[in-house]
Formats: sequence, structure tokens, C-alpha cells
Amino acid sequence: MASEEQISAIKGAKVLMVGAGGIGCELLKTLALSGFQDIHIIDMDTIEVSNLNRQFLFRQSHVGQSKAKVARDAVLRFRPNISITPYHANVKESRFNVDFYKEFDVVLNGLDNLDARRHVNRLCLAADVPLVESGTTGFLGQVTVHLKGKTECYECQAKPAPKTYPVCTITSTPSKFVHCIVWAKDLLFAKLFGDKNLENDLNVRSSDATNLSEHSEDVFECRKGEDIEQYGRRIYDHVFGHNIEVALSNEETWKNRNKPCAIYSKDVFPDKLTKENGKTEKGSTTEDVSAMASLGLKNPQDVWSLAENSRVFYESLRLFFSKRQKEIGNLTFDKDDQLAVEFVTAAANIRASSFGIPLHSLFEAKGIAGNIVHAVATTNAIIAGLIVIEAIKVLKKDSNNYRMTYCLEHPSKKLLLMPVEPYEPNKSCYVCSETPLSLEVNTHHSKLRDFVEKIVKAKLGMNFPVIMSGASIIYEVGEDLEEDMVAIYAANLEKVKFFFPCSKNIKTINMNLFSFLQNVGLESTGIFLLHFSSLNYFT
Ligand SMILES: Nc1ncnc2c1ncn2[C@@H]1O[C@H](COP(=O)(O)OP(=O)(O)OP(=O)(O)O)[C@@H](O)[C@H]1O
Ligand SMILES: [Zn+2]
Repeated sequence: MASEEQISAIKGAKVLMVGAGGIGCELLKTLALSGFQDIHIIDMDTIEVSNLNRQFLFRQSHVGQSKAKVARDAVLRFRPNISITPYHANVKESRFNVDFYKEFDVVLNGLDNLDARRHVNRLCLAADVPLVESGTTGFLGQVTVHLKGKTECYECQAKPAPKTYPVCTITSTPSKFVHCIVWAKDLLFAKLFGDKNLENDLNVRSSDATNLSEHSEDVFECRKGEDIEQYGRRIYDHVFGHNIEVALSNEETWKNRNKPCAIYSKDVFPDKLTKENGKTEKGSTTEDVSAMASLGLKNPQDVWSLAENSRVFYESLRLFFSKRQKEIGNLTFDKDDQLAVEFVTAAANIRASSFGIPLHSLFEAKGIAGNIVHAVATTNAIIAGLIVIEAIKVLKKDSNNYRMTYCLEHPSKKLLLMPVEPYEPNKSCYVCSETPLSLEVNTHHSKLRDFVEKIVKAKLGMNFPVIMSGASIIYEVGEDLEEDMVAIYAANLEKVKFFFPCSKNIKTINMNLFSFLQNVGLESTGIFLLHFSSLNYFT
């Protein structure tokens, strides 16, 4: 039973929820049932069929509609007198600024990605609003409380980087199915359907005997007069045949490894592919276009033979070029894109077959390709309950009792929920502390672009950096910049030794990154130190 004090804290509170997915649906319901009366909710997504098994506020008829709006309507049906304000929007939009955050007593995150979490963390710090952060993966979950100056912020501890694999394992010596998936998804799929200008480690030159005269052309481009079947066969033979033979020619590589075998289309494809595969043209929308459907393959849990994978490979390629041509050049792999999953599954299996690695079903391949750990609705419900418990403590300013709680898969000391006292802020956190952060950059080689892209944006997560040298802006990102300024900034990005000052003395450049004030001290050695002072977020 809630005490009088709790009830009045809840009733008077204005809360912001970010995310109306698995955790968000549970959270909105629990907040409403706990007596919260003024809830704002931001979610940028629309409802997908795959959400329905656990995001219980949504029904089949809602597919395609805003999650935030449908979640609101569903909850108002059983709590008609409370106020729920939905925003079908990205939380990173500029309208959700410090002033917007300041209106709330507490912010509750039910997000699924680091980028948005970091963004909300920084705005909560800037607005000095407490944040209750959460996450689940299968049976695991956690809820943490972040209060400026009192507890660590979301970014005080470095987050483990997603698993990566050495490039040579992916391109030359795969030994696990996941290596074949990464190859199919990040190299082959990206090369065929993604941005052609992006760097890619896949061998792009062909030295196939039929084409000696056109040696320099990109083998992944469709040639003049070539029909889609010829193109598909050529790609197949190049990546699964020719490239493997080239790899085999390097004897050293295979001394202590099993040799792969080259696979050519003529050995696995029936003669007239197009006729056989082209008979059914199901599907008119992007979501409906499916190689499995047109080939009559029904069960995504079946493991296909090499021949079946080869047919899916060709058919999905053909469907991309015939039904989704407009998207080619801009596609990135998406685990919810059926045709993309079919292509990647087939390509990974053919490669696996070549390297003697066991083949997998589309269902398994999709899980690996999308880094999917199947969501557990119960974990989301438990986590949502814990978020509300912490939110109430925040509202009562009961900071001595804040807890970070971990939801475990197996009991530890007979407990499945492990509460821990929150940690103190990390004194060297560049986001919430005032301690400068030092970075070393080799100014002889680094372009301003390297600095902006690799450090400021990728590493530090600054979305709209404004970089100043003395009083002048040398780089800026923004929606309403003049064209000539955009051109000047673009030119600045390409400058090497940009950081070399005219004078040999240490020079200070004021860096205003997302209105972060920063100083750059330059040393005459060509290495400079960057001092961050994160006092003035978003001011
Ligand atoms: N930048 C953002 N702005 C607003 N909402 C966001 C942002 N990033 C993620 N979200 C929302 O956070 C929610 C996270 O929910 P959840 O983890 O259940 O993911 P999902 O996309 O619904 O399901 P799944 O990824 O498991 O298929 C999603 O509804 C997503 O739209
Ligand atoms: Zn911090």
C-alpha cells in the first residue's frame, strides 16, 4: 500500500517516458495503475507485427501506427482521467531541449540503443532532472538511477563495445557461422545494395578469364546488356568460386587449416533459373517481396541445402533488382527486412558450405545477423515495476534508498533480483564531471574530418558539434546553415595539419561541441592535447 506521502508525490509528478516498446508498454501501464497523472511519452517508431507478441498495448489493427499514440489510447481506455501526451518523434529532435526537460520531475528511459540513451543522459544532466535508466536482454535486465552530482551518470562507466571480428577472419578464414553472417551482411550485402562509395574490404576486382579487357571495372556493377540471371551467376561465381580459388593459391594460409572449396553456379544451379524461379511474383509492397514465398519455401526453421540456398541467393538478388531497384545504393541491412535476411542467410550458408561450416536456418541466421536475443515479456514487466519503484523514491527525494537493480537469469545467493547501492559519479567522466579529458592526436596526419568524425561524433557522441578556433567557427553542423558556410566547413574538414597554430607557442582553441566548452592546447611536437571542460552543456 502506498503511503499518503507517496500518493501525493505521484499525483503531483510530471514524468517523461522515452521509448514505448517492450519496456515502455509495461511502464506506461504500471505508471497509470500506480496513480501517475501526467505522463509524456516520446517514441519515433510505428508498430510492427513483430512487436505484438510482447508489446501488449498494441493489436494487429495498429500495425503501421505511432507507438506513442496507440500506447496512450490503450491506457486511457482503463485510466480515462489521466493526461498522457504522446510525441511520435525522435528524442534527438531539437524541440526536446533543456527547457523541455526542465518541465519534468523525472525522466524514465525504455530505449534500445546507446546513442539515444547517451543523448537523454546529457539532457537530463544539463536540465538537472533525475533519470531512471533501464534495459533488458532476454532474461537479463537492469534499472539504474542517475542524479547529477549524487550518483554516476549513464556514461560514467565505459560500455562494452559490440563484439567485432578481425577483418582477415571475415574475408579469408571464417571458422564459425557468425563469421559467414558478418561477411554476407557487412561486406557482400553492403557491396551489392548499399552505398557504393563506402569502403569495403571485399575484393572488388575480378580477374575472371572472360573479362580480361574490362579488368578495371567494378565486378559488382551490372554490365551493359547483361540480364539479371547472367549478373547473378557472375556475382555468385566471383565470390564463391573465383575468390576462393584466389585464396587457395596462398598455400601458407591453409597449412594448419581445412581448405575451402570453390563453388560455381553451373554446378549447383539448374540450367534455366529465371524460368523456374520467375513463375510466381507474389508481393507488391516492400515487406511482401520474398524469395522464400516465390520459391515455395515455407518454414524459416528449416535448414536449406546448398542448392536451395543458391536458389534463394539468386532469387533474392533478382527481387532486389526487379522490385526494389530504387532502394539499391542506399540499403543497409535490417533484420526486419525479409528479403535482406533471405539474401544474407543464403549467402552466409553458401560460404559456410565452402568452408565446411554447418549450415543454419533462416530463423537462426536472422538471430545472429540482428544480434537478437529473443525478448522475454516477463523481464520487461519486472523491469518496468522496478523503474516505477525508483521513480517514486526520486519523487520523494529518498536518495539514501536509491538502488541499481539487476535482474539475473540464475539466482545468486537465492536472489533473482540483485539490488546494489548506486555508485558515486566517476570523477574523470567527461560527460558529468569537470575534469578535463586529454586526447592525443597526430596533427601531421589527422584531418579535421578525422577529428570530427572519429572522435567528436563517434567517440564522444556529439551530434551537432560547433568547433571554434579563437573567435571563428571552423566547423558546425546545423539544419539552417547558409550554403556557402556548408562549403567552407566541408573544405575545412579536408585540411591536414589544421591544428597547427601559426605560433609555436601552445595555443588554445575553444571548442564548442554541442555547446560543450572545450579547449585545445597545441604542442609544438605535432601532438596536441584536448582538454574537455564539460561544465556548460547545451547552454
Ligand atoms: N532516438 C529515439 N527516439 C525515440 N524513440 C526511440 C529512439 N530510439 C529508440 N526508440 C524507441 O525505443 C523503443 C525500444 O523498444 P524495444 O527495445 O522493445 O524495441 P523494438 O524496436 O520495439 O523491438 P525489437 O527491437 O525487439 O524488435 C522502440 O519503440 C524505439 O522506437
Ligand atoms: Zn558521468
